[in-house]
Amino acid sequence: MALLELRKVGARYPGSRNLALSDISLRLGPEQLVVVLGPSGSGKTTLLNLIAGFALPASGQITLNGAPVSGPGADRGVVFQQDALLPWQTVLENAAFGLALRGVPRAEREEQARRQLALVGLEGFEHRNVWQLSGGQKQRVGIARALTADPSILLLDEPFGALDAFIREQAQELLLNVWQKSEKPIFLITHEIEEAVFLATDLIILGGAPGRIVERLTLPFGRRYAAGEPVRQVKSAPDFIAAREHVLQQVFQAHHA
Ligand SMILES: Nc1ncnc2c1ncn2[C@@H]1O[C@H](COP(=O)(O)OP(=O)(O)OP(=O)(O)O)[C@@H](O)[C@H]1O
Repeated sequence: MALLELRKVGARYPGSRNLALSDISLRLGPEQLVVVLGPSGSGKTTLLNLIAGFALPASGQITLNGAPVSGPGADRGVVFQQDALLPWQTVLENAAFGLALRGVPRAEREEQARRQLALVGLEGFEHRNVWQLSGGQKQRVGIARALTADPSILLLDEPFGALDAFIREQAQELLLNVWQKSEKPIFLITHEIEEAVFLATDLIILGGAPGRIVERLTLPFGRRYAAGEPVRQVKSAPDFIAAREHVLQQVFQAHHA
């Protein structure tokens, strides 16, 4: 059963004559990690905003657990590129923020938040201030915060875009661990090709104007990492390199579509 389903979705910004996205159909089910890859302007953020309910489609339907998506909701946990943390609150308060908004009592929301902070490797950091964290640690707080509300799916918009190569690779590994342990399906957008090929169980390449799906691939690499294969071994394997080169070609073509 697909948790999230998009049927022939189109998007248009108010006042714009052109579509931003056209004819997007996709499904996200349990145990899937869908990555949307595409050049700048191909509509990745627009697509995520539609799924998050921040904007409504101009055509087509989006359903989550069978119900139409008509606005934002706690059933979708969103992690943004620039951490959207509250700088005057601690790590623990930030992670518990969504539950505080819902009126969950302090002891209960802090217990949930501590559990998710441990999952992202931030045990012991609960009482740090946000300004004392590195970029990678802030993104982990963002992931913990999204998980604390126990959403049906996680949506991530270029979550590691601001991190350097080494930290970025660690963040990718962390995300696969979180995906496996939390058993939450993930929808992630990126323009980084190696990241997309490594993480995705299902890779969707967007291209053209309006943005549309130019290719779909089913990939094994994230699952191989999750099953215990070391990250460098996965990323240097001949089949990984072949997949990466194939995707690179497709993205180049999408640039010119
Ligand atoms: N608020 C807006 N109003 C009007 N048009 C917009 C708005 N936001 C995006 N667009 C247009 O919609 C199209 C898709 O943009 P979008 O930001 O979704 O692409 P993207 O793939 O996420 O790009 P990037 O990788 O640069 O973030 C572009 O043509 C863009 O100019």
